[in-house]
Amino acid sequence: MDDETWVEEMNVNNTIVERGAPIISLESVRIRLGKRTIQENINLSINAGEFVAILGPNGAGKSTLLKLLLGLIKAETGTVRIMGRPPRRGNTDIGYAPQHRVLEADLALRARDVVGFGLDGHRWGPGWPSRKRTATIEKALQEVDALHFADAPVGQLSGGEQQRLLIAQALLTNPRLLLLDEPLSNLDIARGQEIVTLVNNLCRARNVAVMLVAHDVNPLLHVVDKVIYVANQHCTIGTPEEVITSETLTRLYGSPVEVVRALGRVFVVGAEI
Ligand SMILES: Nc1ncnc2c1ncn2[C@@H]1O[C@H](COP(=O)(O)OP(=O)(O)OP(=O)(O)O)[C@@H](O)[C@H]1O
Repeated sequence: MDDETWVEEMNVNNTIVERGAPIISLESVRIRLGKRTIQENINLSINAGEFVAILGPNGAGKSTLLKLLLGLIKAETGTVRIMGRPPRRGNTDIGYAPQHRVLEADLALRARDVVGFGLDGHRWGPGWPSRKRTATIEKALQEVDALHFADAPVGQLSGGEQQRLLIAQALLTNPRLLLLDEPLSNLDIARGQEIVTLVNNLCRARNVAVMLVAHDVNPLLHVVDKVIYVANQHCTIGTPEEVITSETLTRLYGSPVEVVRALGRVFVVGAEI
């Protein structure tokens, strides 16, 4: 079954979005939490099918940006649009995989049941015909190459396998925007690279816009279209070549930053990254 047929048969989100169509736009956005200004004057747009990494030091506001899009916090000023509409909780156009803590080893739930939790709370939840529910979960498991461990207790799965389940969960409503909060943390280089390849394939095949929070751009350099760099209450967006330069990052941090490219890798020196 191809994707379009599946979407129609399953009656999940079936908006067809053209490649390059605008998915999110933020104009002059300020975010305050409590008495603190987290971000000032955010201006950015992301289109269908774009793969975007969100980078920056601890506490800079990367997860906060995702929470804004999820409707969990509000902008103090400015305009936020997701497919032309303001953010709202429970938006099925968005698939979200939160920051992942490794699950308890004795957690006996099966992997496919954990993925199924992603349908609960939506109109495709417990009341949905079980054949459709099972097929939707099966399709998501297959897309993240998790069918072979779908019946294993989740607590016994590796960090990379558990991460695949979170991504499967995020795919269930056929989202147009996929928000992944640090899916590479706690993974070794090889497992991290597998997740990057998986996400890149999903992004291209589904024409879904992806925003992936990471601490190191290097595993992502060869696949991302753009990076958003968040620091010092500001952020900047562009291609990695535009953003990850000494000049741009020095301006963003407001203090000297040196970007060194060596051995096919990028090193940001002089900033707390
Ligand atoms: N309710 C709140 N009131 C005040 N400040 C808050 C609140 N919630 C979060 N913050 C602060 O907002 C800042 C941004 O947090 P956020 O989690 O977005 O950072 P991050 O860039 O994702 O960090 P990390 O890389 O460590 O996950 C942090 O300094 C945090 O302490």
